[in-house]
Amino acid sequence: MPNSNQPAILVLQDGHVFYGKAFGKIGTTTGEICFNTGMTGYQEVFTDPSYYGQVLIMNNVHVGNYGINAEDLESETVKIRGLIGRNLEDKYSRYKATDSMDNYLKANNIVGIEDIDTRALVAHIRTKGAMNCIISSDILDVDKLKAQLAEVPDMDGLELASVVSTDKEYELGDPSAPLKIAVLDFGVKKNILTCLAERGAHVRVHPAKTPLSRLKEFNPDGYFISNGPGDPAAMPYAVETLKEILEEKKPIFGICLGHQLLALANGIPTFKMHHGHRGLNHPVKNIISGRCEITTQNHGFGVLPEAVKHHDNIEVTHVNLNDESIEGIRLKDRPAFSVQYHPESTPGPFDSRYLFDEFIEMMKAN
Ligand SMILES: NC(=O)CC[C@H](N)C(=O)O
Repeated sequence: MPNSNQPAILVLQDGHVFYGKAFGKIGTTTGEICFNTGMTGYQEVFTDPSYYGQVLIMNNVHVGNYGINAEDLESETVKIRGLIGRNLEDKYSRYKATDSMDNYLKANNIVGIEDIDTRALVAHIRTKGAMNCIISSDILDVDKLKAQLAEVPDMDGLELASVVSTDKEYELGDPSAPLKIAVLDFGVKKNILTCLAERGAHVRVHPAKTPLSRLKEFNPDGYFISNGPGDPAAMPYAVETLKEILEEKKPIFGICLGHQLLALANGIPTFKMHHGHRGLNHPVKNIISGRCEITTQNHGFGVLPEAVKHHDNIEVTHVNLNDESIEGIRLKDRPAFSVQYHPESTPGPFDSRYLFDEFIEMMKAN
């Protein structure tokens, strides 16, 4: 049963306080606040390792009404630090559902708060920008919460990918497949691996800090650089490995954090966005084909547009139609490309799955 009458408090780093009701685990949690505008796919979002360290606002007015099941997972556990909503539902209806969202959050030790005016809160974050927050349903003292919040480190400069990465190698796909892909796991979503393996590749997933020498032992036909949490600029170890991988001149495909790392490996700086892009309906133009794709997005950092546009060995392949931010790049002198958004969707549209096909074709041709 939900803690429907238990009060809870949300305090923002800029001092704003919102009062609501407890949901999920009774307790206190902190992290960088962010919002996702998607109407569905909350379980995939909760378990996306890219959200590690973040307290998530789901904009949709009702969240949880189709329950939880065992398949809709992008990793084995919930990765968000906390959940904020208007109506977080403990009652649910779906033939595939096995439990309520309330029980799922409790089982994953996730503190939530509902009955929040999420329209006002998101409008505030869109105006003031990303910041830290604290949610509590057991310390109902604003001054104590503000003192605790002041100790929370900013997301800028945080290396979190190695925290969520696998601690040992594992494989998937057909071991006799003609193509082999070495994945650097910085918080990879399960469906990315599925999208690679189901296209006839044998995939070996490596921990974040695996050196090129070990990656080469798999004798891969291509390298996949994964999505993941934290600040890309706080990952010099990954940038150095990617620079060495680039010298192999084998196909490279990067998604989200992988896109940011590919940019950094080519001397292009990243920057912290005002409030990020997180949702399922972001329009992106494929400059090569001229087509518009509706994309799934989840990022709070970006690559510096001016640096990309003036780089003599990089071509912009995709651009965001809302704010003209860089959404895709490719190198001119070797088979390496990346996108800022999530072509594997889960959740979201399937418009961009062709990118996985392009990666497979690139390896076949190389
Ligand atoms: N989904 C991701 O890979 C996120 C990349 C990076 N942590 C960001 O927030 O921009």
